[in-house]
Amino acid sequence: MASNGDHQTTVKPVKPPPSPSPLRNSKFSKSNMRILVTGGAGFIGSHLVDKLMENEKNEVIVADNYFTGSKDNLRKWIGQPRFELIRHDVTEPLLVEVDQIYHLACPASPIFYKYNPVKTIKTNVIGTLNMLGLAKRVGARILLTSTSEVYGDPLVHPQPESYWGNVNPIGVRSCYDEGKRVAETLMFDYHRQHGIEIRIARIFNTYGPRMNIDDGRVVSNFIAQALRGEPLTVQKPGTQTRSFCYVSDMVDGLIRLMEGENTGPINIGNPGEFTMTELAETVKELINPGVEINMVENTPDDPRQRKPDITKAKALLGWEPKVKLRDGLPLMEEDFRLRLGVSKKK
Ligand SMILES: NC(=O)c1ccc[n+]([C@@H]2O[C@H](COP(=O)([O-])OP(=O)(O)OC[C@H]3O[C@@H](n4cnc5c(N)ncnc54)[C@H](O)[C@@H]3O)[C@@H](O)[C@H]2O)c1
Ligand SMILES: O=C(O)[C@H]1O[C@H](OP(=O)(O)OP(=O)(O)OC[C@H]2O[C@@H](n3ccc(=O)[nH]c3=O)[C@H](O)[C@@H]2O)[C@H](O)[C@@H](O)[C@@H]1O
Repeated sequence: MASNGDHQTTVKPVKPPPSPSPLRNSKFSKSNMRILVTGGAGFIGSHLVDKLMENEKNEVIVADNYFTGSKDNLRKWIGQPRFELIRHDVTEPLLVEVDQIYHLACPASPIFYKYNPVKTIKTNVIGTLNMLGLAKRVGARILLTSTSEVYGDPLVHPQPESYWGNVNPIGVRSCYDEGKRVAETLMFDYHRQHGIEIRIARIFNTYGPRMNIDDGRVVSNFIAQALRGEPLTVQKPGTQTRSFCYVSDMVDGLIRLMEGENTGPINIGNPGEFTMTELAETVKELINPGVEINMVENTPDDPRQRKPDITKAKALLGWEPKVKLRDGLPLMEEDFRLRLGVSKKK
């Protein structure tokens, strides 16, 4: 069985898109586009904001509750007339007049999304409902950052968008993966019922500068451990795989999806697949050959293999990742060295 769903790239809405709110035209400056980024103080969000702000025709509003994000990630834009930062929790309604919404708000690292699972579900479900309600009121196009976790512990490899997944509905990861599945459902229901213009990206493991140092995700853990001279903690069995995408490639893919004509869902990720033991060995070789690698206990429901099929992203967005893991890791190392105050031995 290769997959079990129809490709949902150009679903026809029942109604035409709602007409834009007249307030949307009152911009702070002579910009063409006012863009809301929820979760814009986080890792991917802040890189997306950097890219959007490079275009002088854009105004950007970030709404974030700073649960896992930080104002520090946006410090170069604070005070810039085309930029606004709002402390806001997406589980509450938000009234702003915008043309596009990149909806990223949601803790992404398993240790953070499992910390308060009920809040994670609320963020995915009520937060997405609120942003869809906003999109409907102002006639904005909305992009959801969904996840490869909608495929759960996949029985199809690599994962095409047509695969419906293998998800435990009552497990400790369900607040996140089932939450994102409901968020995708809401997106398509608003699209079909109200004509909202939607885009869904299924993001696969992304890494790069500005990840929280104690974020708990594997690449940030291994780099921080290597720089601190601590053993790299490979969770058992170590043969589980992930495919790692550098953040600049991810941002490029998200913007292409938003600007293109396809609703998605579209996988955005780097198909280069590594076991966690291979990743630990690569980090050790590149950053600190003296460091040990320790096997430690894993957490429940950890997916055993993950690799995106990016045929659709290539064909429909003209997108494919450019940065290889061995080139991306040193860029992240540089950022972590600065933040940890560990200089490179000459
Ligand atoms: N990084 C990845 O590998 C990856 C993979 C798949 C999907 N994603 C998705 O991409 C998005 C961004 O991920 P990231 O890696 O940048 O994570 P992150 O934790 O760095 O960023 C998430 C941001 O959302 C904010 N946030 C969380 N709950 C909120 C709420 N209720 N209201 C307002 N803001 C809230 C956080 O403070 C943070 O700034 C998430 O939706 C995540 O599910 C990321
Ligand atoms: O890309 C995705 O779709 C999802 O991927 C990640 O979830 P996960 O792959 O479990 O991320 P990590 O916590 O980085 O774990 C990756 C692998 O590394 C292993 N790991 C983690 C941490 C560590 O110190 N050592 C270690 O071996 C884990 O057991 C797991 O097999 C993200 O954190 C989710 O937000 C995202 O939605």
